Amino acid sequence: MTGSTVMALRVIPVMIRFDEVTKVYSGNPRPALNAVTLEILKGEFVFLVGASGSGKSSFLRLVLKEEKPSAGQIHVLGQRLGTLSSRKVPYFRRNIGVVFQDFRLLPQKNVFDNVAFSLQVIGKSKGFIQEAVPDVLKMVGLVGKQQRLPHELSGGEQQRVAIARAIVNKPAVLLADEPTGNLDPSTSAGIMTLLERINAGGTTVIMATHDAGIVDQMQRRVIELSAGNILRDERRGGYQTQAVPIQAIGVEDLSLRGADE
Ligand SMILES: Nc1ncnc2c1ncn2[C@@H]1O[C@H](COP(=O)(O)OP(=O)(O)OP(=O)(O)O)[C@@H](O)[C@H]1O
Repeated sequence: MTGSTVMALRVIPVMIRFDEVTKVYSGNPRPALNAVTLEILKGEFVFLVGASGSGKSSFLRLVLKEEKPSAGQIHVLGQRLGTLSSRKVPYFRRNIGVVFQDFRLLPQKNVFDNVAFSLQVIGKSKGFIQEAVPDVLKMVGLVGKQQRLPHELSGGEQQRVAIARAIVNKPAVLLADEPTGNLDPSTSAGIMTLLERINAGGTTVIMATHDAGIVDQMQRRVIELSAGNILRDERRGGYQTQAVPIQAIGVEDLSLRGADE
């Protein structure tokens, strides 16, 4: 077998697989996700787009096993989540970093301790923490700010701390739920450069966003959800969503659409 044949046969591992996944919340008859089937491969950078209420956060929560699907199977990092006992969920989550729009830092802890805390809770040694935290703070561009409290930082710097905390344990997957939602365009661009760098290091990144400019500029895989359905899944796409916010569609509108189709 030649070297090129070996290259051709190399299979990229699947990090996340949804098979016909439906999520219905109690008290809400409309599915947040409706028979969604997809695969996300190691090293991909994926934008999840769609109108408010289309199911983006539900997708991310299902990946983390914060929610259970009402039907269908979810595999993350080779594990079938349906058979993962609740005892094993904290270990499973060590492989997944998460970043939110509102940063969610511990307000009384400084930058170093915010990042160190996530390693302390999983039992890492003091020596490991003393090395790993400065390394990751350097990576995210926060050298010299270790002693600051969150309120002494700009929004962009707070998000860098949150990203440092999410990646310090070198997760295979990074989930980001509107990470630039509270930031101005130039600060957002800096955060995206950082997320690209993390992705280039091999981490699979999945980012829910309403930021059309970022999606258009990066031209990465785009999965568009509409009322819990996959409307579009493009290898290299832009934002270009035509979706109407769910709240803006009245019952009459829905029945009219049904009649037209
Ligand atoms: N805990 C819950 N209980 C009941 N319904 C919920 C719950 N969480 C979400 N939903 C509903 O599920 C649907 C999808 O919500 P989801 O938060 O996943 O959308 P989203 O695309 O992330 O929206 P946004 O862009 O506003 O964050 C919506 O109709 C929402 O009202």
